[in-house]
Amino acid sequence: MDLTLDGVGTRLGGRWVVDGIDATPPAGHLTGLLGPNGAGKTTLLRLVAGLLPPEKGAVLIDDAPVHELPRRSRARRVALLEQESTSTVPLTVHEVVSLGRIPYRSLWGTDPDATAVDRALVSAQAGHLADRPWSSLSGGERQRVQIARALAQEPELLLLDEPTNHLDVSAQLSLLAFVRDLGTTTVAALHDLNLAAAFCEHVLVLADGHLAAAGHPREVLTPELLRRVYGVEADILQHPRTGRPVIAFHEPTRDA
Ligand SMILES: Nc1ncnc2c1ncn2[C@@H]1O[C@H](COP(=O)(O)OP(=O)(O)OP(=O)(O)O)[C@@H](O)[C@H]1O
Repeated sequence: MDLTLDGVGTRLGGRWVVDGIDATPPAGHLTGLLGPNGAGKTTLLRLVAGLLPPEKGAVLIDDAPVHELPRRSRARRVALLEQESTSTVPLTVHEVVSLGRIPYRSLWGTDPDATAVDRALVSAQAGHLADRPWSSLSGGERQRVQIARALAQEPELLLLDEPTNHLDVSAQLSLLAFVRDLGTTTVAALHDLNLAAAFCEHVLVLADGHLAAAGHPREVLTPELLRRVYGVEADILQHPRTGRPVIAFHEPTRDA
């Protein structure tokens, strides 16, 4: 599956919050979408998911504009895990994950793949939660179940908005390793630059709606880029085991 962002942009509240992004996240790999608060990450994910029509440019999946795909076929191909999830739905976890199967259901509401929900729950390490009421879950458990719902959709393109939110360090590492090894084209908005450096094959850095940099974390996450985009000072070290960049933030040196 080839994903191309071709000069895509949109205004919200009269302002260009995503403005002319050109990018080609590598097929079958995990791409990190980085950038400060308000840079446009969530808006760009919604554009890529086809939920927001672009005011300029297009997002192409195998050369077809995603926002022009029929809704059902788009829902089979693209899964978006959004940041906020409501806490009040009176559903069990199994029922929440079953929502991911709606695009596959027949006219009579039957699922051609009866085991897809259970497989997705097990893959996301949420099988033990299947019978729990959704409203009773912790933030981290909910995040896992949302991942399971997205996996149940069996998408070619997986879009995750801050998927490590609410997760403890062990759960963060296992989730990103899992997503990286899925072999599905995935774009994940991430705030933790060290996690992005450790797990992403490619990163896109947004600043004020524009693409500030794109490439392998080793090429992109430089002290200059971090200063320019985030206004922070850092040294870049090398991970002793993986060779990946490790960002050591520090306070700016004060002038005497
Ligand atoms: N419905 C809206 N109307 C007007 N402005 C909006 C709307 N939604 C988002 N914005 C603005 O668009 C800009 C980009 O928002 P977006 O949520 O895409 O950023 P983000 O990079 O995901 O931020 P964060 O890291 O804080 O989640 C922000 O300035 C935000 O205030």
